[in-house]
Amino acid sequence: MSGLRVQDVTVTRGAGPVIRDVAFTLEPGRITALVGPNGAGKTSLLESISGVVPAASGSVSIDGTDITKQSRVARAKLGLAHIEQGRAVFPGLTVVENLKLTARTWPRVEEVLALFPELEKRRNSPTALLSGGEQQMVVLARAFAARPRYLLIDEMSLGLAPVVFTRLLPMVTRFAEEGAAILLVEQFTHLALGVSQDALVVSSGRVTFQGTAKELLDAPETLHSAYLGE
Ligand SMILES: Nc1ncnc2c1ncn2[C@@H]1O[C@H](COP(=O)(O)OP(=O)(O)OP(=O)(O)O)[C@@H](O)[C@H]1O
Repeated sequence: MSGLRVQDVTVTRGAGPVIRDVAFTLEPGRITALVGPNGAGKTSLLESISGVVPAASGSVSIDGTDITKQSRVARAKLGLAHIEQGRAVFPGLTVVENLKLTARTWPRVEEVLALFPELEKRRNSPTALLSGGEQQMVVLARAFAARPRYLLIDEMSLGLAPVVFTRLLPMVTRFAEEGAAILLVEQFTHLALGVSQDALVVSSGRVTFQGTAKELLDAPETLHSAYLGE
């Protein structure tokens, strides 16, 4: 029973629910794009899966194990990682030192560096000296180094030019090909859908579309309302 399963999850923040009865499954080797207008609840949904905020009701399970009440650390031990919005590097540490923080073994550091040739070249530079795009690569590489089986990525492109972000996407694809299940929240919706197999649209906390990424790309009206939250 492999997969990360979200069942009827509701998340309450401030005045009321910001996620309502959301259900879907992430499967190994597949990327799911999570799309929706600002304030739809995308970040809150990711946070409830990784344990940053509790679910008010519903459940989340990893490979059949209920993790709804488990700590973030326990969830991480089961193979879940969450790249949070605006997540930063440790600027005083070199690229290699940043990766060693999450990699369990030395060979894993080298394997991940092989995926990121730009970082390999700067391996002994303090990350503070890297460009914004390269620093975001370090954030991504650090998550890969832990070898998570389930990876939640929130707005990896924040502060990056689309052209820089476009270079990060093949690395996400490659990681999925290694068997990870990925949930991708991204402001550049078309780029995200282009690398995803599955798509989920949320609006005002509810799922309004669930299907393949291709189905969503081929339905301009649904995609348009996904942006506007109609
Ligand atoms: N810490 C918080 N306390 C109270 N309300 C919050 C908190 N964080 C988010 N919210 C509210 O929850 C709702 C969903 O916000 P969330 O950030 O999850 O949406 P989002 O789809 O990720 O938005 P964006 O695309 O703008 O990042 C919004 O109405 C927001 O104001």
